[in-house]
Order: sequence, then C-alpha cells, then structure tokens
Amino acid sequence: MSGLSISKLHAAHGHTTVLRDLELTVPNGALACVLGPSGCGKSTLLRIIAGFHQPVSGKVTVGERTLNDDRTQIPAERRRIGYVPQDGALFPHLTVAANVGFGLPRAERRERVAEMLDLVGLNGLADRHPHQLSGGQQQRIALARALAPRPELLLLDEPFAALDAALRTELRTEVATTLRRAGATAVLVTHDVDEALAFADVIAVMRDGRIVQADAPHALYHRPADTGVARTLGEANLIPAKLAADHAITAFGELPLTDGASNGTEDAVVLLRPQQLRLSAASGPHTIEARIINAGFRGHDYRLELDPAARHELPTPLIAYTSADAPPPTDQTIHVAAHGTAHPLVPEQAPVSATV
Ligand SMILES: Nc1ncnc2c1ncn2[C@@H]1O[C@H](COP(=O)(O)OP(=O)(O)OP(=O)(O)O)[C@@H](O)[C@H]1O
Repeated sequence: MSGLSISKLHAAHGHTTVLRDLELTVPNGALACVLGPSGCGKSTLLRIIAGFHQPVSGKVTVGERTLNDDRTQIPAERRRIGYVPQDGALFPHLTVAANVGFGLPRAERRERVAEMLDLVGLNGLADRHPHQLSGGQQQRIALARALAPRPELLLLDEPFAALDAALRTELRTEVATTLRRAGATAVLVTHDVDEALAFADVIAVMRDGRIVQADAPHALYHRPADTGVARTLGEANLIPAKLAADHAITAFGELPLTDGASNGTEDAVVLLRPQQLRLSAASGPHTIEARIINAGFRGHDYRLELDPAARHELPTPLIAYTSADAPPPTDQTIHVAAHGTAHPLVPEQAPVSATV
C-alpha cells in the first residue's frame, strides 16, 4: 500500500463548486477518516480519488503515481484503488467466493479468496449468496472483495451507515483491525464522530468543500483549530476568557493553557469539554453557581444542561457530564468547578460563495 497526497483540488457538479483548494495527506499504512456534515463533499472527494469523477483542477497521487493533474487522468480501472460503498454492492447472483474472487487472475483466485475470507473471519460462508448473509456479513465480504486485488489504497464510503448501533461499533473495530493487519492505507468517509474517533489514525475535518484541519483524533479533540472544529468533534463549552502568557483567566479562575503559551488577548474564547466541568460540593473562589435545567441519563453518566448565574457572564446552557450516581434534581442551584487545561479558539470562518 502507499500514501495518498492531494493538493489544490477543485471540483464541481455542473456550475456548483463542491471542493475548493482541498489539501489532504494520508501517510502510507494510515487509516484516515474524512469527517463532515451531509453535503460537504465527502463522497465527491472519494469518487475523485477512485477515478469516478473528474476534478476541475488539482493533483492526486498515490505513492509515486500521479492519478490526476493538469495532464493526467488515470481511468478508474487502472488506479489500483479498492472502493467499499455504503451498501457493499455485492453481485447478488454470485456466491461469496465468486464475489471476492471477481476479477482476480484464475491461477491465484482460490488461494486468495480463502486468504481474504480468513482475514474477515467468514471462511465458512464461501458458497452462500449475498441474500443469505446478514448486513454485517455483507459488509465484511465487500471489504474482502475490495482488498483481494491488493489495492494500493482502500476507500470506504460510510460502510457502516446501514447497520444498527451495536453491530456498527463491533464491525468498525473489526474492520480497523483487519486493515491494520493487511497494512492498508485507507480513507473512510463518515459523518459519525464516534466512528472517526474510534477508527482513525488521522481525522480530516471537512467543511464547505475544504479540509479545515487534519490531525490525530486526540490532538483534534483537545486542540481544534476553531469553534466549528471543536463542535464537530464533540460537545463544547465556549468560555469567554482573557489570555495571559501561560494561562486563561475565566469565570472558573485561572486555567493553564493546553499548549502553555499565548500572546495575551483581552477578548478570547477557550474550549472546556463537558467532562472538564464537575459539580462541586461547596462554593469557592474558582466555582460558579448554576441551576440544573436538564439532566439526561446515558448509562455510564448523566449529561447536565446548566444555566449559570447571570453575574458570571457565561453562555447558556453549559454542558457537564457527571458520573455521580444521581445528580441533584432539576432547578436546584449547584456549584461547578473546571478542571484541566483551556484551549483558545478562533471563530469559525464564514463559508465562501458556492458558485464557480
Ligand atoms: N451528481 C451530482 N450532480 C449534481 N450535484 C451533486 C451530485 N452529486 C453530489 N452533488 C452535490 O454536491 C454536494 C456534495 O455532495 P457529496 O455527496 O459529495 O456530499 P457528502 O458530504 O458525501 O454528503 P452525504 O454525507 O450526505 O453523503 C451536495 O451539495 C450535493 O447535492
């Protein structure tokens, strides 16, 4: 397998620009997730990489091979790229073995099919037809079929979207393990943040036809580039702050900065994730007073919506997660403290015009 590199990619459907100046690098052997809202251009990006859609301009390379640039447009069948669509799209009239072996040279077909079915843990099902498989089994066969010709790059377009929540979690873990075992470079498209956080070595957040930030899941969650990326990765409290050299001054007192340095700004916003806000038994110099306006039980914890007292000048609602056995009742006034570090955020950029 080989790494993927995309630069200055522009694409349109008719007169509507869909991708603009898109940059993305996926190292060899890495699993990347492209995360973004419906309609932001994720599938268009995959279809360009696969060779199903021609971009307006830009360069796409896999390993040393240029697939698209000003002069080059390698056809899809010569790209050596595997593609797993949302519904798997197995050939209904062929057996599992024939689906996985489709297009492989006859001499190696038998052995390669057995190897692939082994990889996805379904070697007992070679003689079945797709309609005799569960949704999860069909997706695993689709993955085996895509990996069988030893593609240089594997593309997965929301491959778990049609599955129920439990199967989805199980299968995405399995698929990630399978891909790592196969040493595959893969790009998965999703609008499910849990999927991206669990699956990826690199998450690329897409907005308005561009990749706005790409980084390891942990870095992206704790150090988002702007308020939009912060919200894309999970619930976010955006807290007004003044920035000093190495700390933020907030209604919760002084909090160290995540990256430990700022230029000093009077009028800043810092990110505090809900798990950083904790109920405090007593009021103190670094607690705020708030009223619980909603408490939702989520099995492992409660999600609280809080209305902070007006004097704190904080946004409403603040979101806190608490693992307390039972939170105080709704409408009760409580004290809240903030833990950990604060990460300064810039506002999300306004979208640019969508017409070429
Ligand atoms: N064949 C097409 N002709 C015209 N417009 C299209 C075509 N395919 C997609 N679009 C438009 O291009 C934009 C990007 O679509 P795309 O399918 O790439 O988004 P997406 O992020 O994959 O969305 P989703 O998550 O809903 O699948 C959308 O506004 C869509 O309506």
